[in-house]
Amino acid sequence: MADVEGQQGGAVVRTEGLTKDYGPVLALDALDLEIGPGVTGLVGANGAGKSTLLKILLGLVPSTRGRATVLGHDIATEGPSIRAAVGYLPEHDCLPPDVSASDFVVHMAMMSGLPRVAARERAAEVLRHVGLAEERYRPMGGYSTGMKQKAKLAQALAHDPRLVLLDEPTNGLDPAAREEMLGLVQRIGHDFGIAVIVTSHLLGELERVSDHVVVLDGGHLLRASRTDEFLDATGVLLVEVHGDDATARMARALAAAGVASTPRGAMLTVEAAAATTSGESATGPSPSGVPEIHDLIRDTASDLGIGLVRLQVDHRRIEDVFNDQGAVS
Ligand SMILES: Nc1ncnc2c1ncn2[C@@H]1O[C@H](COP(=O)(O)OP(=O)(O)OP(=O)(O)O)[C@@H](O)[C@H]1O
Repeated sequence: MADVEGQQGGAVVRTEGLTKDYGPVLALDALDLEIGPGVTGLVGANGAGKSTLLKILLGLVPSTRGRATVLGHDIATEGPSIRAAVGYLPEHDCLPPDVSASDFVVHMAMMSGLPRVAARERAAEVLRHVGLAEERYRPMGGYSTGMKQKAKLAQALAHDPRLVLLDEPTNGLDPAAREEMLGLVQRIGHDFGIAVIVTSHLLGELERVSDHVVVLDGGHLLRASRTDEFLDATGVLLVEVHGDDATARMARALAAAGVASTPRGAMLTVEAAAATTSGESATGPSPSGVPEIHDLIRDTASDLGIGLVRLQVDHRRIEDVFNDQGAVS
């Protein structure tokens, strides 16, 4: 990944004023975006422009205005270089029903320039990675939706890409198959070191597997940030203590230490943001400043001799962005 990270200060994808209209329909509206390595969730309701963006990045659809680079290559002039380095899982069914997954992935690997023997080895490897080792010689027409999505994923990985664009890989999957696919997405990004851009119209689905989230709405960028910044943005900590009158005693002690708390059921919520720094270095699992308030709460409970059952960030959901205009960037 060093070569990807070294490119353009870490940008895997960069767009400037990227615009697409299909006649009267404005699918992308002057989109300025920068996506880095790791797993990026591209979320938005149906029609937000996610598929259009991926197709433009691959050179499958021309943009109307603006520019973009993928892995440092200009989409206007370097389409073949981009497609050589990028794998793509399209949204819609694209699998020939009479062909086995093995033959299909071998074919796709050879199309990308691998000799037959290397293509066979590579196909067996990626089909094993996605969990299709046993079924790989069966015609894909008889596959379940989950197996078809895995075959589409395998062909996206066939030529050892540095970036994969996955368009709604969980579409139509039952909960178990969805979990499996999300696990694969995470492995591709984190274990294989391949940059991943993955779309979903289910706004909260990618929270767990993505390092970054980009939210599109009606062709506009609604928000782009690290997933943990997104989820920690409430700046609220949940505190649960155990013991006689423990919650009230804890609230009084925190107030004496200058920290306001509010009862929520049997718990207290503490406005961590007010007691923390700006959050500008939110590089760890918690936003900047949160560890200090954690320590204060822990020490207060210890001084009072009461048990601290829970101390955790109250996560917001990606969906909240759509209801919270204050979060729009
Ligand atoms: N070939 C096309 N011709 C005309 N309009 C199109 C075309 N493709 C997409 N659109 C329109 O452009 C807008 C963005 O569509 P796009 O498919 O990029 O959204 P999306 O976020 O991927 O949603 P979905 O998940 O439903 O595909 C929508 O209003 C869609 O109807």
